[in-house]
Amino acid sequence: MIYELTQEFFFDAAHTLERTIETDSSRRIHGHTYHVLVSLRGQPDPKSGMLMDLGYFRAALAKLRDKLDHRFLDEIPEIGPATLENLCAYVWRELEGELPAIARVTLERRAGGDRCTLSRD
Ligand SMILES: Nc1nc2c(c(=O)[nH]1)N=C([C@H](O)[C@H](O)COP(=O)(O)OP(=O)(O)OP(=O)(O)O)CN2
Ligand SMILES: [Zn+2]
Repeated sequence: MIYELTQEFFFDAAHTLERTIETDSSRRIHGHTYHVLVSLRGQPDPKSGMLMDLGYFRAALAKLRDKLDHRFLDEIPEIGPATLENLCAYVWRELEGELPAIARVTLERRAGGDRCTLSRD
């Protein structure tokens, strides 16, 4: 049996996107509310009973949120084109140092019903 511990946060950000459909509206600067779910996987420490203290987990996510909330994502070159797929990869890269048990990252734009998940295994 394995445990999965999940935290969620959201951020609001703007971007543009080059596409071959709906080109004009995508090229215009527009914004989305993104919900980010991050899961850690593993076994709890027998003494603490925790996979990771949620205090440390939340602190790592808060630092990342500061880099994304109310930003123009086109100005963050490490993301590349600001798609859900690239944002999942960016979030993973940003967190894996502090959260080595990271196992799944999901980005959602709930207003449009869009969701993308990156997972290990
Ligand atoms: N595979 C992907 N396709 C698209 C992505 C993506 O991240 N991955 N992103 C977009 C754009 O961000 C686009 O702005 C979303 O377009 P759309 O679905 O038409 O939604 P709207 O912006 O019109 O409406 P919301 O309710 O704000 O989502 C396109 N394709
Ligand atoms: Zn968009």
